[in-house]
Amino acid sequence: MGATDGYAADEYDVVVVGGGPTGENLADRTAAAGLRTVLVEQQLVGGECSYWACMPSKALLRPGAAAAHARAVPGIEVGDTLDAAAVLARRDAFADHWKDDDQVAWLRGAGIELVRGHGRLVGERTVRVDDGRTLTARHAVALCTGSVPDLPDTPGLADARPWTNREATGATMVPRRLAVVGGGVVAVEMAAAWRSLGSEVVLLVRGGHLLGRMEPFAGELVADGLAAAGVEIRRFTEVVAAGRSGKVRLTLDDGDEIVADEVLYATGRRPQTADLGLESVGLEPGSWPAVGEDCLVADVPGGWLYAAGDLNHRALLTHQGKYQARIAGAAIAARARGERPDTARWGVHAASADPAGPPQVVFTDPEAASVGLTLAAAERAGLRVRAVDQDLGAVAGASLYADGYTGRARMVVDLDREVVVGATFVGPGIAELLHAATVAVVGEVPLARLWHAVPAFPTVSEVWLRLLEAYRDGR
Ligand SMILES: Cc1cc2nc3c(=O)[nH]c(=O)nc-3n(C[C@H](O)[C@H](O)[C@H](O)COP(=O)(O)OP(=O)(O)OC[C@H]3O[C@@H](n4cnc5c(N)ncnc54)[C@H](O)[C@@H]3O)c2cc1C
Ligand SMILES: NC(=O)c1ccc[n+]([C@@H]2O[C@H](COP(=O)([O-])OP(=O)(O)OC[C@H]3O[C@@H](n4cnc5c(N)ncnc54)[C@H](O)[C@@H]3O)[C@@H](O)[C@H]2O)c1
Repeated sequence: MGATDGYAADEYDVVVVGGGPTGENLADRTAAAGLRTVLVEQQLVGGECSYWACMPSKALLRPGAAAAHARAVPGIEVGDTLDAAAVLARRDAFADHWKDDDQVAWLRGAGIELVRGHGRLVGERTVRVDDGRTLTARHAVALCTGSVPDLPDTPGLADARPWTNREATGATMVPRRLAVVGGGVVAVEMAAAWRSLGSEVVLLVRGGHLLGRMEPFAGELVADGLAAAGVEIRRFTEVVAAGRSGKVRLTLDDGDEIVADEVLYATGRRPQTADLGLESVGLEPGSWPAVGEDCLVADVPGGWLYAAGDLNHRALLTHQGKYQARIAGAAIAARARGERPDTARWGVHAASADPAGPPQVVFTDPEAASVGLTLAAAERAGLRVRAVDQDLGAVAGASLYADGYTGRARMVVDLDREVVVGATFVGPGIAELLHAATVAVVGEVPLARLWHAVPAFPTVSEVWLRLLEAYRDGR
């Protein structure tokens, strides 16, 4: 590339490394602010979310949930099995057939230059790409390289050729028997999806609970749903050895052996920073870079290095990565203009919604959704709180939604300020309830005013009224 408008060749205002949802959005914000921006991506623009995580996993989950909800309403004939080929074909479409042409066209339209290759920091404001180019940034380098699966060092695991999220979201055949190791979000979602497509699924959980970051009742109701769908759940179980001789063989700590066609390891994530040149700026390779509220890396002086998205470990969620991208992009633009960013809590350059508790939906049947703090987290934070619980199935909208509707809602109230600091809903089709709770938590809406937010009758949202009544009546 030749020099343009006073820039040397390969000189930009902002260099973004990693083109997942976070990197794309950050680049969009800096380009929109008039900063010359280049994005370095080693694989597909759109990142894990578009091709091997959010989108294909939700495409795999939706048909099973839709069928289950239809079965719960008398008068609708729904067969016992899904058309797996049709579900997988729809999944392929949602993953854009693993091609990023549309996203590349979008980048071009947003005025962002794309460099394909693996980028590494080689010093201050400098990124070398493995195609030989050295990109320099006048203002900022933003690392948005995401996370990769974190597998344990179980003997024989490599020989077992375990699935990670990539195979679990991209498989082209339905395994007859699937073992899933883990008790987090990927484990429960993928267990639900493949069970709905006909696999026999056994879920191997190290501890006693599923979905450990949510209220305990969320994990219990999701476990009930999985068990009702036919998933075998084995708790307090560790895999101590693995291997494959045709089939996968897993030895458990109680001596039992599990034989399966495939095994999915859903045991968490580690940062994609092992080969990112962090050592060139004094950071530890393979670490999660610590950042401030504007995603500026704390331990690198000069105010030029940012880390956003999964990589900074604040919240491993696409929407929070995109939020951080908007915040960091605005902070970069402010510093480039010589302004001091506003990083006070809820300031325009502070990702305050991360520590407040990000919204999250687990797309199992029942769904589990939460925002803000759990009761335990609020107590740990030193707040004087009260939890108010309600049976979701008792709301008219829920009983219309499905016969035998089972669900639960919890609101955690800060008693000193009389605001909601956390909310959790578990039940069929509750995902869309969550944003109202997010507005209440982030807006710190006083309960006295929430009384005037009247939920329409007969919707599942009427649970808000029940929660407020129960709080008022001390129940
Ligand atoms: C199975 C599964 C389902 C999920 N479902 C949801 C969901 O429903 N909702 C939700 O909010 N979140 C979900 N998540 C989490 C979500 O996928 C991540 O939070 C999100 O992808 C993070 O975005 P990111 O841009 O930070 O990183 P990534 O999406 O990981 O993107 C990072 C990009 O950087 C590139 N890269 C890495 N290193 C380099 C380098 N050195 N040079 C150049 N490029 C590089 C990678 O190729 C990649 O394209 C799910 C995760 C999994 C595993
Ligand atoms: N719908 C969504 O929003 C969605 C869906 C999928 C993933 N995600 C995000 O992706 C991230 C990764 O998800 P995840 O489920 O991989 O991680 P996680 O951290 O949510 O869960 C990991 C699970 O694996 C268990 N585990 C860890 N090491 C183990 C071992 N050696 N043996 C057995 N069990 C072990 C943990 O106890 C935990 O239950 C999460 O932070 C999540 O927020 C979000």
